[in-house]
Amino acid sequence: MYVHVNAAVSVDGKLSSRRREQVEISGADDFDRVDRIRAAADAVLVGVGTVLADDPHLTLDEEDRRVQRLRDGRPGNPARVVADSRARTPTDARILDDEATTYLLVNDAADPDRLDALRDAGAEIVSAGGDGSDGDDTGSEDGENAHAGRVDLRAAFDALEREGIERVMVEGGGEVIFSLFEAGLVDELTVYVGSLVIGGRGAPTLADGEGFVDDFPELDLTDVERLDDGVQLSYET
Ligand SMILES: NC(=O)c1ccc[n+]([C@@H]2O[C@H](COP(=O)([O-])OP(=O)(O)OC[C@H]3O[C@@H](n4cnc5c(N)ncnc54)[C@H](OP(=O)(O)O)[C@@H]3O)[C@@H](O)[C@H]2O)c1
Ligand SMILES: Nc1nc(=O)c(N)c(NC[C@H](O)[C@H](O)[C@H](O)COP(=O)(O)O)[nH]1
Repeated sequence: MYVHVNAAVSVDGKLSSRRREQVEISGADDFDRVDRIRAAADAVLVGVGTVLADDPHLTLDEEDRRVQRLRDGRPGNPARVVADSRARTPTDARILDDEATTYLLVNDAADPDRLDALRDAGAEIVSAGGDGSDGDDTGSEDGENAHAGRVDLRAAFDALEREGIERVMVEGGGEVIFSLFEAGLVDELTVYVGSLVIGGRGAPTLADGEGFVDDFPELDLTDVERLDDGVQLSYET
């Protein structure tokens, strides 16, 4: 699986405000670049935190790109994938409409009734990861067991590859991006730095989770480009 992480941050590295409401950091050219990356991908992945905060749609804006994908024998829109251990995605979420296939990555802790309701709402359920009974399953609160009970992303990607998905674009948020770096699953990172300060010790950043204390993943800077009123940085791992 080729994993391309893309996100937009403020100069101080924030993905959005401490209220976790969507902040438009990108300008028109950067959003067009995002659309191009989506069009090249087989799937677009976010965490359930982003679904709950932004209710994103994650489809292509540019009709020409959709038509070109169809000409190439690919679905018009890339599939949508949500890392959602306990199936918290609302059944009326925009990503569950029929404009693209949507996979929910869950683990054994997910309530079967919720899974049935989400299947009825159009989701494809992919189970990957234990129920956290071997550790705390509250996620990020308890640093030591922060990942117990969350989706096993490597196992989930193996399952998605069996569905024919070979290239995934990850749009965030900070919890999922950290887990991908921690699991050594990131191949490419592009970051748009908008010329604004968001601030806030509780605001989400590019990579949250517990954070590294050593063995920091090092990246190769491959390109720097002015875009809109900000800068776009490109890295390879
Ligand atoms: N500026 C940008 O480019 C951009 C992009 C995306 C999002 N955002 C902003 O970022 C914020 C959301 O970010 P976020 O960090 O709170 O949420 P997130 O990363 O989108 O989702 C985190 C949630 O995903 C679930 N998850 C399942 N498996 C996981 C795993 N292996 N590792 C990590 N998480 C896993 C966890 O919930 P469960 O335990 O319930 O599964 C976790 O709480 C919003 O404010 C949004 O507006 C900004
Ligand atoms: N590249 C980028 N620049 C931004 O300024 C910003 N706020 C996001 N945020 C990413 C997040 O994942 C959003 O929820 C989706 O970008 C919404 O996607 P739709 O337009 O609904 O398809 N992404």
